[in-house]
Amino acid sequence: MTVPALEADALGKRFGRRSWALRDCSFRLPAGRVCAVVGPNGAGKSTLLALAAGLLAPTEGTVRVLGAHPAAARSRVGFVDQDKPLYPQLTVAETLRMGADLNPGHWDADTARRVVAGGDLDPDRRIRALSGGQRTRVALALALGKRPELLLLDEPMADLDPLARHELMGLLMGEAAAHGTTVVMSSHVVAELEDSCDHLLLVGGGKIRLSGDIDDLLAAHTRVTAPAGADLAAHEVVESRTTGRQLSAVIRPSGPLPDDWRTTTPSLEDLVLSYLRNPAAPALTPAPETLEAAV
Ligand SMILES: Nc1ncnc2c1ncn2[C@@H]1O[C@H](COP(=O)(O)OP(=O)(O)OP(=O)(O)O)[C@@H](O)[C@H]1O
Repeated sequence: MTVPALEADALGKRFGRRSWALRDCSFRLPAGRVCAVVGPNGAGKSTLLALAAGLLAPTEGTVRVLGAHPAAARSRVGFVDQDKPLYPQLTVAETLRMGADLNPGHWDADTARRVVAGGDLDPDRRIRALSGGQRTRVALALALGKRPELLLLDEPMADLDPLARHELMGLLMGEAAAHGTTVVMSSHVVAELEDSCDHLLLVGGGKIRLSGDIDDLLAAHTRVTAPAGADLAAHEVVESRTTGRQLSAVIRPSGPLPDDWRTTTPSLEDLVLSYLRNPAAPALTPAPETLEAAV
């Protein structure tokens, strides 16, 4: 059995005495996948990524990274934090040299230089003088230059302009495909993830609400248009709305649907939005006994 890139078992993190940022989260992410982590503000996405990066310790449960404790896997993991912490007094060139010094034997100077060069950054410019998007570029260069087996990215594209997003996403996906890197990337722009990600973790209220291969998750759901009053009781209903004489719903069918219902497979964005609009919709995550088989 191959070792999962990331696995959580009953993982929980509490801040202070009462406030659980994450609770009872269990999932497996096979190696080599590109995983989108989505969810509303405050859902627990950054907490999950920080636990995986070993920057936070779980309050309960476990998280394992590349088969090891996060602290033991640190040299094999690249992490770009939402705040992109870098040393403000260093120049761009000095920052890349620091990346080389910190990663002896596995520093990919060409890739790091390519990420920075795409932004036309002066290597002698100090980090403190860079814009937010330019700092993101340097943080991504550091993370990719490390040639990590697992890349954890917390909203990496949030402050990039559309051209830079497109260019860096392409570069990121090219590097990941060339080296078999597992990528876990949180974002609020679901449409942007649709083409690049093959795995989804939807986090809401500190819980995993959807987890699995995106094609499997989409295939498990159907958007139906049916006459108002149609009986959905036999199915798991994510959302349903009646307008005039028509009912529109996203369901997980538990059997054949009537011939007079129109059915389509939802897009990833449609699926995610339907779960976000309906925090009480039933979760779909692999049962614990099937998690082993999924890897
Ligand atoms: N250091 C902390 N101390 C106290 N509470 C925290 C801390 N970090 C996060 N939280 C709380 O944990 C919960 C999850 O926060 P987290 O930052 O993981 O959410 P998120 O999904 O990344 O949100 P966003 O999309 O806004 O970035 C929130 O209620 C937040 O207030």
